[in-house]
Amino acid sequence: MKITVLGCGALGQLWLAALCQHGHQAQGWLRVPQPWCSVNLLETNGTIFNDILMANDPDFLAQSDLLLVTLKAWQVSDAVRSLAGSLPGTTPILLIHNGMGTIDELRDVPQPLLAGITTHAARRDGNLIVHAAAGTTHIGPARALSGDYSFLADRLQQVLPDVAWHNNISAEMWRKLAVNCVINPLTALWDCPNGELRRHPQEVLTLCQEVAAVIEREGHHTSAADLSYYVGQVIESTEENISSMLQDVRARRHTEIDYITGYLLKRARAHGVAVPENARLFAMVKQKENHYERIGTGMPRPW
Ligand SMILES: NC(=O)C1=CN([C@@H]2O[C@H](COP(=O)(O)OP(=O)(O)OC[C@H]3O[C@@H](n4cnc5c(N)ncnc54)[C@H](OP(=O)(O)O)[C@@H]3O)[C@@H](O)[C@H]2O)C=CC1
Ligand SMILES: CC(C)(CO)C(=O)C(=O)O
Repeated sequence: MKITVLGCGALGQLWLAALCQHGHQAQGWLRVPQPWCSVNLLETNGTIFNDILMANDPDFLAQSDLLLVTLKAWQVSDAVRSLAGSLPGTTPILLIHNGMGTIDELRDVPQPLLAGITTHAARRDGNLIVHAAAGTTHIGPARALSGDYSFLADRLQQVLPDVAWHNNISAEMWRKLAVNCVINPLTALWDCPNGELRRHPQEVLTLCQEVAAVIEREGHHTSAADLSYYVGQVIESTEENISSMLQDVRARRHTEIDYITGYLLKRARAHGVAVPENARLFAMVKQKENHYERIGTGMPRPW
């Protein structure tokens, strides 16, 4: 297949390396106008993939069989919109990111839109991307599609296993959103690894109760007990992780809070469900983020 990967950071390079190693033609798409992108990946088994790939080629884009989007949630809609006009109308676009809300933002994009979430873990270490843990990528239709795109899960399974197809990906996305609503803001505010949250079961349960109420109103069966059990498992299995939000806060980068807790608050408001603890965490993370973004841009502080 011919695949353009939009966003050549940690996940993007992981996919680019795997696609090349499995005989696919792949190019990267970068924010900067540059005809090449370097891929430097340390695999989980210690092997290194190191190559320079083609990037930003509009002809390749126009012939692509898939646009794989591995951007942060807040980067997705502008970037996808700017490429959609040059992509064939039948080429599927697969969005893999944390958080929700981008599908609503891209409702007028004509291509078949697929959503994905992943439990692979990759992080940047200088110029190297370290594939820290293998995982599963769940993909499915982001909205009603005219064709059947489940063959993509089979193709991608050969490239970077595991890949699972879900006719109803929304249930999986909400479960992942629940995990991110709990772990990401708490670790970002308390400046701690994920495992530290084991010591705060009541806070985890309170957040899960609120998230479960919203998920139920979205039409998916769940409960606070189920969610807090699931979140507890993720806390255990990622105990030494520094969550992506804490990494962003430490590096003074824009976080994905608007698409994680922010999306939950939006849906809670639409259903008339109160989510005070999530609202409190949202306000605190935004305050932190605004603080360093104001300093970064030299804007005056609010006081
Ligand atoms: N890494 C992981 O292990 C996991 C990540 N995720 C999620 O996947 C998503 C991607 O994460 P990750 O790969 O870590 O993020 P990164 O920040 O490493 O990668 C995003 C890349 O996109 C680039 N970029 C930004 N804007 C544009 C644009 N307009 N056009 C082209 N490229 C652009 C960035 O470049 P620059 O930095 O120069 O702006 C960066 O290289 C996030 O939602 C994350 O939460 C989910 C599970 C695991
Ligand atoms: C699952 C979790 C919380 C792992 O750290 C994650 O998705 C993140 O850090 O964004």
